[in-house]
Amino acid sequence: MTRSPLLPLSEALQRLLALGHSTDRVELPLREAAGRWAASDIGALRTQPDADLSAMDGYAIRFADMPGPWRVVGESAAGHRHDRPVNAGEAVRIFTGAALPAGTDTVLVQEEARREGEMLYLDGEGPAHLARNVRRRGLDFAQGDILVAAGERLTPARLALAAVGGHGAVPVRRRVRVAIAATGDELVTAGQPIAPGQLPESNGVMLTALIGDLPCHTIDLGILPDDRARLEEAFSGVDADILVTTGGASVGDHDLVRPALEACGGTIDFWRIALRPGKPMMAGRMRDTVLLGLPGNPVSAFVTATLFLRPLIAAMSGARGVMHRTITAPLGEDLPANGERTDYMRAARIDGGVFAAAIQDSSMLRALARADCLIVREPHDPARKKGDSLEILPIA
Ligand SMILES: Nc1nc2c(c(=O)[nH]1)N[C@H]1C(S)=C(S)[C@@H](COP(=O)(O)OP(=O)(O)OC[C@H]3O[C@@H](n4cnc5c(N)ncnc54)[C@H](O)[C@@H]3O)O[C@H]1N2
Ligand code: MOO
Repeated sequence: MTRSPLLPLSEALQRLLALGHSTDRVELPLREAAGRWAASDIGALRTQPDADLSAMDGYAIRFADMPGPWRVVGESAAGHRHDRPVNAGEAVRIFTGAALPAGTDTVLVQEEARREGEMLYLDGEGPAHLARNVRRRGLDFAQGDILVAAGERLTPARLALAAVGGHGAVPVRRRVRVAIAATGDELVTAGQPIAPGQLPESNGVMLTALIGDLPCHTIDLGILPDDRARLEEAFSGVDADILVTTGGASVGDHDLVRPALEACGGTIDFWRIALRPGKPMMAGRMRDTVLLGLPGNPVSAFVTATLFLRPLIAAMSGARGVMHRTITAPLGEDLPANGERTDYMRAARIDGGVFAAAIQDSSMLRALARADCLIVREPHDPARKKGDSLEILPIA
């Protein structure tokens, strides 16, 4: 069997993303849109604030009248403006968020004012300049401004911004449908009675949780046996944007996922990438469905889903930047040189230093569960010393 060179990670991600398409555009009420990505620019339908407002409780005055005294001629509260013009020597009692009456330009805070009946006297230094304690019309944004750009995530603050901008609903992409199938004759549904030689299924459980914060629906295809006909039957009935399989991706006699996908009309775009763990990952397309075949080893499935499945779901949901974010941290111990694949080593941050798990075997879930980050080692990264700054990907 001839071997093609392993595909570098960045190229693999680019090719995977190119296999996907954005899901359809839908409008969602603001309260249902958290965590989605804006499907188009969201512009301001109004100016905020729409008038000069008081930033403090006190008195609206003309700065030119300083240092007073003033005659108080009315009151302006948020939602209840004083709508008669104010003349020289006059003031209006005003509260935070209320509109400045016409003729006034500055707010004297009540801590620096003394009231005697309808008369008002300065009792302190007073406003230092014109427009003190005033929020000018348009301070936050003006009608027509872009508030959230297409492809930006709808964070709580951006949803609030869209609300103040005049929107009750926002354009997003419909949820990505992700079908997840575990493959392997040895697998048994978690919690079910188990015989020697069998293994509780864990990848489906883990992947469902791993993408649980993304705007997707998971479709659980359960456990499929190592049987071409049964795999083909299951794959041909899939109605999803992404079909994720785990297991059966390698070169063994029971690795039947690829031929079964091909028999269902799927085409494989790439197989085997320069990644440890996760080398035998495959990607392709079957009609409108992106195929992502993850390796069966649980840690390999976790790493490939983190590096590929999550960005794919985000991209199909309309996200602009989908690369996971690494940070740097000092090593807590020496590390040997890396080999030819990019390595994501299970590690933990302890007392400010990063320590790799002693055994980096891709079957070991306990080591993964104890890790709070993955140390990223580029291909042929030289030996590193304790204290060296390395790139890490936080995972917890
Ligand atoms: N001769 C070679 N052998 C292997 C190679 C290779 O290049 N040449 N690659 C190795 C690497 S790297 C990996 S990773 C594995 C991946 O193989 P598969 O994707 O075919 O996975 P399986 O053989 O089906 O399973 C591997 C391992 O994981 C367990 N498993 C599978 N699915 C689940 C699940 N849903 N929940 C829990 N555990 C699961 C399975 O029982 C096996 O123990 O291949 C190497 N071999
Ligand atoms: O790449 Mo495999 O995923 O080393 O274990």
